[in-house]
Amino acid sequence: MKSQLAIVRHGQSEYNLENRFTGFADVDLTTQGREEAAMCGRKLQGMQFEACFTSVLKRAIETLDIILDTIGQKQLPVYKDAALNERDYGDLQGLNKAETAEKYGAEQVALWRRSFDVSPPGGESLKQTQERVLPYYYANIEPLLQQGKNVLIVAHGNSLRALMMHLENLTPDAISHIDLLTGVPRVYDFDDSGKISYVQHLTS
Ligand SMILES: O=C(O)[C@H](O)COP(=O)(O)O
Repeated sequence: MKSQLAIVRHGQSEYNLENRFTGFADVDLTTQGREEAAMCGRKLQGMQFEACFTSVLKRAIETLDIILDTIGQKQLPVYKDAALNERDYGDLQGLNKAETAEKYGAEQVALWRRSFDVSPPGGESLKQTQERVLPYYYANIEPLLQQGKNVLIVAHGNSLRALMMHLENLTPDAISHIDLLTGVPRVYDFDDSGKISYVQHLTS
């Protein structure tokens, strides 16, 4: 059965605006972040979803709520799970990214942010994030897509990059060069055999 999956990184958060590591820190969206969520809804206008998934962090939950309100589908079932949380940035959470690079070196910070299997101090590597994201996806989301149901996931930069590695068969090196913009939907079309036939990044 054909189906579509839309994935969206939450709108700009307060820590995104202040260039701070966020991770599990449960911060609010900014006004711009709420506007990005509404813009995302307008881009998804016309898609009919059967189920939505998000993390237990309010920046993602509120982004999803604004999207559903914008597309008039607030009646949909929403499943919240910590498996979709942003990667845990551990001891870096709340620290300014530029100041952290000055203190530990740009190379070390780049490794903590974009390597696959190096964990930030006290936090999760992308690999560890993937080890909770993919089992959740296989158990709860992939079956719906195989039944021909359209699904919307609103989560975080790294939990979605972990999922993208699977969906787009990306290597650790390839994913290290990919960032997800806040509030910009990426839509996957699945064909009757469950293979991805088309990917579109609705930037404009
Ligand atoms: O958790 C955060 O700091 C951001 O949402 C993602 O951060 P990163 O792009 O530095 O991994």
